[in-house]
Amino acid sequence: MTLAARDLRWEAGGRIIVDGVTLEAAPGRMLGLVGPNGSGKSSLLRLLCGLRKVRSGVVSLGGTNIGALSRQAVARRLAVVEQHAGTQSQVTVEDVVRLGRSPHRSALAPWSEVDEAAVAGALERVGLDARRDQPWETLSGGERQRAQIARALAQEPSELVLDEPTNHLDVRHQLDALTLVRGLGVTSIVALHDLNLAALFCDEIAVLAEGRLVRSGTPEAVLNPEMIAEVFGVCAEVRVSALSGRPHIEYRPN
Ligand SMILES: Nc1ncnc2c1ncn2[C@@H]1O[C@H](COP(=O)(O)OP(=O)(O)OP(=O)(O)O)[C@@H](O)[C@H]1O
Repeated sequence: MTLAARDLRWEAGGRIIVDGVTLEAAPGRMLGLVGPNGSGKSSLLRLLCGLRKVRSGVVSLGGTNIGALSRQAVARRLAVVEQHAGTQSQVTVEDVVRLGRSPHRSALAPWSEVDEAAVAGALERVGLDARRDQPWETLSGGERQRAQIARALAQEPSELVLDEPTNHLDVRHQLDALTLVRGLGVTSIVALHDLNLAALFCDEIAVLAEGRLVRSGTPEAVLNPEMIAEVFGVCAEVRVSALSGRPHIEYRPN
């Protein structure tokens, strides 16, 4: 067991936002989280990372209740790429990626070759090695997204949670980012809006609607016209792609 949730509930603004969700990310696999706007994906991911306290239910990381682990213990194995990650101004790309090393370093430890190699490797993997000295505020939206992914990679996590990591990315970088995450062989939970990307990359897909888990299973089992009509209110056809062998969805405009 790596990252798992049992009967999670969370309320905000007098409303139940996450309503009795139970799910488990299989070791080394990619679990996609899909659902309409406002269905609770980001809220659920924040609970899974220990960034929010659950109202009831349990999140466990490596078999231990995440609430019983220190922030550093969590960060040594779990990295998060949030949807709107803010950062201080007047920092460079490299400064942001170096933050990924924090959980592995004690307060007085000097910056080591291992730290340097992790940062350099992460920057290279997202194609930002030539931009390491560029000021953060001058980056494009897509470059910021890739820098945040590099920060998470520098953390060398065994579990990775990403909230809409393809947001702002062009099609090539969308494919590159998800190929990269898949290729890491770590356990990942990824919120995605694009069902075709979820079909291409995810081993399993969990579908949220109004805070509830309404379907879960392989892309083939979950991504069908009935689910898309029921959950997203959209008429769709699903075929097996001749290019990828994965389900491919075509939508009919309402
Ligand atoms: N702190 C909060 N206080 C009040 N309501 C909140 C709070 N956080 C989230 N919500 C509400 O919870 C619902 C779920 O939000 P969440 O961001 O988790 O959805 P989402 O599925 O990630 O949406 P999107 O696809 O639009 O990013 C929304 O209706 C949102 O307004």
